[in-house]
Amino acid sequence: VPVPVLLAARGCSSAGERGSGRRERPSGQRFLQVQKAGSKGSVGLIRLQRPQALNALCEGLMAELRRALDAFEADAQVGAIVITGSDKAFAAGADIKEMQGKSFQQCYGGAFLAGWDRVATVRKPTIAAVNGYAVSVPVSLRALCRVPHARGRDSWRSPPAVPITPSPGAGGTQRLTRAVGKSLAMEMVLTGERISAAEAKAAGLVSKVFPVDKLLDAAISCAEKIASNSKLVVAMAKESVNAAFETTLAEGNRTEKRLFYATFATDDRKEGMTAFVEKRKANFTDS
Ligand SMILES: C/C=C/C(=O)SCCNC(=O)CCNC(=O)[C@H](O)C(C)(C)COP(=O)(O)OP(=O)(O)OC[C@H]1O[C@@H](n2cnc3c(N)ncnc32)[C@H](O)[C@@H]1OP(=O)(O)O
Repeated sequence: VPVPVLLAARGCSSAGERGSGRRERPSGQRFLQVQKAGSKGSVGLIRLQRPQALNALCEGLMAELRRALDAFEADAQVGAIVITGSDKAFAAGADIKEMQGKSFQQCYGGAFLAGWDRVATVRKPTIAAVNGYAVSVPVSLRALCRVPHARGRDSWRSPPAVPITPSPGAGGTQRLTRAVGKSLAMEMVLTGERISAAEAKAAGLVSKVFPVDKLLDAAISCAEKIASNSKLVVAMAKESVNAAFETTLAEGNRTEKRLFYATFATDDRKEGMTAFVEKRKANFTDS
């Protein structure tokens, strides 16, 4: 049963919402619904809810998103995070009405887009359950989530993403790095095209495509599976994926190797390998 998470709220100056009567939810969010999901409450679930603007990313929404991610990052019960949108739109990109009147000085000299990379720096794995439109930045958001899921029949404009298969259950990170190596070829995919979910899947842009009524459950189930592993080793696995993605493959491999050595200092590495050899379920303690 989803458990509401309380967070502080901040306004958004979007013209479309001024006077629209839009109210904060009792939980404090205006543009997000934030809950814990999964049978053990181990999944942080963030739903973008700004339907009148197709979830366009205004500053207020992004501020709420940062706070939600901070809260889940600090929550020891949460092992993975799912971000989703509505039936019509995952998100329609940055808020054009908010950007329209901005000057260079305000953008470059101010804090415009500051902190928008929080979704990339959160250490827990994030899964994007993408439904409907996903334009520009949201697609980057999905890409940064690293485990993109899509619903069928929809389309979006899209830069490349990196689907991965985490395998920290045995205390190692190699399969992650191999998956990233494989995904490098996907960098060739061009942006600006409208493509279907099936095409995105074929191009490796998303890891899986589901019917709309199965999408969120599938994403939560994937997140639960990730969360059932050692949180310590999962964080190392994500760090190694990011290093391989953001640096050269050789440097990424070096980072992965160092982090793999580091797993030998954890109880969970020993438990994971022992459980594998003894053909039993591992009992991770996140230590
Ligand atoms: C650094 C970051 C840069 C970027 O992210 S640049 C990318 C910015 N985003 C875009 O270029 C996409 C803009 N939106 C669209 O092209 C279209 O929308 C869609 C194709 C996504 C959907 O079209 P349709 O189904 O016909 O819906 P609709 O009537 O255009 O939109 C419904 C309401 O949503 C508002 N809206 C949509 N996208 C944005 C946006 N990005 N920023 C602000 N508002 C947006 C509209 O204006 C409208 O509102 P109202 O009903 O009051 O006219």
